[in-house]
Amino acid sequence: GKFSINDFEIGRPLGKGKFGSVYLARTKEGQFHAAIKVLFKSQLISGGVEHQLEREIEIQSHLHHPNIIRLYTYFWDAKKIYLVLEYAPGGEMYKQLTKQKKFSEPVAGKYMYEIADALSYCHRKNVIHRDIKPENLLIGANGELKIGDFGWSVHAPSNKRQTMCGTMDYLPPEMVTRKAHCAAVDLWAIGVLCYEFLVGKPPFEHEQQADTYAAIREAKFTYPEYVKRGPRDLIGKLLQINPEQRISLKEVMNHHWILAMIETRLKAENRQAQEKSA
Ligand SMILES: COc1cccc(-c2nc(Nc3cc(C)[nH]n3)cc3ccccc23)c1
Repeated sequence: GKFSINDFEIGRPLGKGKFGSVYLARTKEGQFHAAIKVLFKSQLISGGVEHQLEREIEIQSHLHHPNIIRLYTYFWDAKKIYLVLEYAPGGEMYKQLTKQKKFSEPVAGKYMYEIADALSYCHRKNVIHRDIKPENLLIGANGELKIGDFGWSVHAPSNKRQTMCGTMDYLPPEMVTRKAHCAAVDLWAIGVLCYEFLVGKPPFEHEQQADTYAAIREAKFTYPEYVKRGPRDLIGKLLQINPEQRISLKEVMNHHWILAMIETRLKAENRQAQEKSA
């Protein structure tokens, strides 16, 4: 039957989100872990985001993919709404990125493969995420990337007003110039994400927002000299001003650099496994 808050033992708070807190939780009888996001109805209403939450629940509860955080169920009481979400023990991607400054090419390449696979699944279900950035990504038990927040996702196509509630670093030209946009916005965002994974900051970051805006519109950015040809080729094919010219998610997953990085990691993992069993 339907879960209610009484079926769970609420554990430690994991952290604060925009509209509420996230707690580690466990079902009373089993050892099943979950992450419970508690949202205050009053804050949702004053934030005018109750419809966005309804959309997030509708979308995320129907997405079943190893690189997307599952929304198992939800329930509410007089004051709060509880989302019972899959628990990713590795925590937030952006904390890892901040701690490590930047990721190695094999790590960045593997994350890019995983997010392209997850978004390819979303796009096949006509869902565009629209808010891909390290803050919305989590890390699973085996170090795999998990898309954790569908707060800004919509059913394509859309030209919904995007009230800038955070950084505009990840917005593509068609969104900053308020043109109609489609699934290709997620392609641009993973181009920005790949750059940030490898460099430690996004490509269009500037002191003044007007400079960021101009750099995005012209797709104007430079690479530090240590970024090699492979990732430059992939990033360059994603950060195309014209959405039609961006390569597809399938082409990302088959890109020679991505495949080489996955090969590299598989070999390293096999070597470790052999050393352990030797
Ligand atoms: C702002 O810091 C926040 C906020 C919300 C969650 C975390 C957090 N989350 C998760 N896992 C999650 C979260 C969800 C929805 N599923 N799995 C794990 C962590 C581990 C250490 C610290 C923090 C963690 C942080």
